[in-house]
Amino acid sequence: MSDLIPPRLRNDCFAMPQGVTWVPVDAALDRLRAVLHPVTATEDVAVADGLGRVLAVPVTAQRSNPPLPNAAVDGYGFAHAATGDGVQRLPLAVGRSAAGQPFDGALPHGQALRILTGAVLPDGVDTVVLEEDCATDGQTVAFDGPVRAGANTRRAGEDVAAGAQALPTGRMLSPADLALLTALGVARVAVHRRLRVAVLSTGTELVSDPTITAVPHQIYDANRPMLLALLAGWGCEVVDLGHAPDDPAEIADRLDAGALGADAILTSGGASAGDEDHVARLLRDSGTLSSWRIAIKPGRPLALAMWQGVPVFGLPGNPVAALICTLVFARPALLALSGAGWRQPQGFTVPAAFAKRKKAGRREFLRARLNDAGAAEVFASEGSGRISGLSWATGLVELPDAACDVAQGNPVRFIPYAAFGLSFGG
Ligand SMILES: Nc1nc2c(c(=O)[nH]1)N[C@H]1C(S)=C(S)[C@@H](COP(=O)(O)OP(=O)(O)OC[C@H]3O[C@@H](n4cnc5c(N)ncnc54)[C@H](O)[C@@H]3O)O[C@H]1N2
Ligand code: MOO
Repeated sequence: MSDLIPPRLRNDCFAMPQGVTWVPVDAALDRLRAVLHPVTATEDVAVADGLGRVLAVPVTAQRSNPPLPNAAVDGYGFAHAATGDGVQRLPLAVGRSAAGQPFDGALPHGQALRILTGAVLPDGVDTVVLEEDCATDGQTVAFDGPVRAGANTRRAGEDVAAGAQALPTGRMLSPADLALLTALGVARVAVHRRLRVAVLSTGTELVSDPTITAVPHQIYDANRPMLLALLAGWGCEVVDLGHAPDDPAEIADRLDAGALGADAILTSGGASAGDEDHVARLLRDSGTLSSWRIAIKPGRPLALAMWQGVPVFGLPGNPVAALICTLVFARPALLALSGAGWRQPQGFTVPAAFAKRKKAGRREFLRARLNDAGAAEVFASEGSGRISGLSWATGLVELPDAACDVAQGNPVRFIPYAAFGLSFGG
């Protein structure tokens, strides 16, 4: 039946406006992915300054973690072979082994040594018994046998051995990675240089300075602080291109400036088809527009293009669409440019705490948060100008391109903001 419907009218079956080609989200993502290459410049940074930086070469452990066998608890150490079943009573050697203050020499067979957590096991000690499980008079130590050979000890290199690969190329360093590299004796790492991303707001109605009183027909530029903060949080160097009125020459000038100094440009507004929607027209006429009408809600007039070889994300002006399109399209693209590799956010399946019927043909992202029962609630309105819903939400529910009829309790995919690298909110 559908083969009998002319392609132009098939959109109708998807309840999408006719007369344009609607690019499915996955196709637009594939197009983006195909044209993006990581920035090649690298630099050397101290590990302590490496948070969020992307490794340009794999890192090898310079020493083992732990470097020597050591005690995992405070207690008494001895040779396991000198112990057996039943109550064990071992003479206590003079001295002790503490972290940073190793015991000098080897422990005679059959004796026990006071040993503290993190202390190196001297020769003659391969097993440690917890101090709470011992009785001592200062001369001998008594405990119940049998004790497992090697109990309460850590083997040299049991975590990572010297010479092993600690982290691969493309790894975006986390606080835990800084701990790992430092423990492994790595002081400096080669990383990709930070991405420079420019942000431009367009729209004659916008007032960019919040200290200026806006007249009633004006609105404050809400997108620019949001996008600049988001990018800074992702570890990008931000280039603030300010705000341009709906004037194609001025917008083109700003895009030129952005292309000179940035690896990618995010614009908002003017992406649709109205008389004053110059961004989409400029990108089509003077840039290389790869996708414009995308089968997504919100954000269908998203323009993905190149301007003088620099990728441009022509985001819709509505703040909700601007943010969601940045998370869905710009985030994986910027990761690819940064050297971290193309990555999609990790969502998980939760029961819906809402009901919704959705037609086929476009992907929908709903502002959502989890309730105490772990089910996804969605914001009361889907209006794309309802910024309060972005603040209210702690993530997005992603509904597939196909038609779906979500009832309370049905499984839906929830993507927490954190999976998009947003570290605040909620
Ligand atoms: N004939 C059509 N009209 C519209 C379509 C369409 O497909 N055909 N799509 C609608 C959808 S969906 C969206 S989203 C908007 C997006 O259009 P634009 O990208 O051209 O955005 P503008 O018209 O410039 O602005 C939309 C809206 O957002 C406000 N805005 C813009 N910039 C900011 C900012 N920096 N901070 C806060 N708010 C901003 C602007 O004032 C408008 O209210 O188009 C629909 N129309
Ligand atoms: O889809 Mo628009 O992007 O509603 O806001």
